[in-house]
Amino acid sequence: MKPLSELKLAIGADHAGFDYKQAFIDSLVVAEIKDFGTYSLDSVDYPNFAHPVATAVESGNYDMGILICGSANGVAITANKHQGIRAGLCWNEEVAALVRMHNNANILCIPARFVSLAEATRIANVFLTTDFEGGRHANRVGKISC
Ligand SMILES: O=C(CO)[C@H](O)[C@H](O)[C@H](O)COP(=O)(O)O
Repeated sequence: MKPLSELKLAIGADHAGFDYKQAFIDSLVVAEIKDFGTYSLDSVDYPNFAHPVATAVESGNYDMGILICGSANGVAITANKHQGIRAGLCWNEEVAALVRMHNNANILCIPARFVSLAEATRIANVFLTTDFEGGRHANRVGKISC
């Protein structure tokens, strides 16, 4: 896994996640953050932002993605339609570590209406700095695609 200083990150949110997205863009210290929107608090449809972030990660142009909506279910369901994507819904730091260590997730989905910005920031930092364990988990992850 790349160090944060070399990481290219794709990020997107709907209106429920807009504020957190902006805060992440201002605070995360990575090589590059590509903002796929939304760009205001106006009500929007989460697939319009989840699909572009998933495509950016799936293509290999970006190393990891972060998607934020109210419950994180909409963006997670959408992103996981992409073959190369393992998007995990994380509500605390332990789950964020596990989704990297056990599932090799490449997109973090954050439920902005259920975690504070401070907790969301800790979750993102854990997600972006935790390595996949491989071993027995690599076998399982290899069986996900159908
Ligand atoms: O898609 C979602 C749930 O699966 C997200 O939580 C959305 O942010 C939410 O549905 C938006 O709801 P709103 O009432 O339109 O603000």
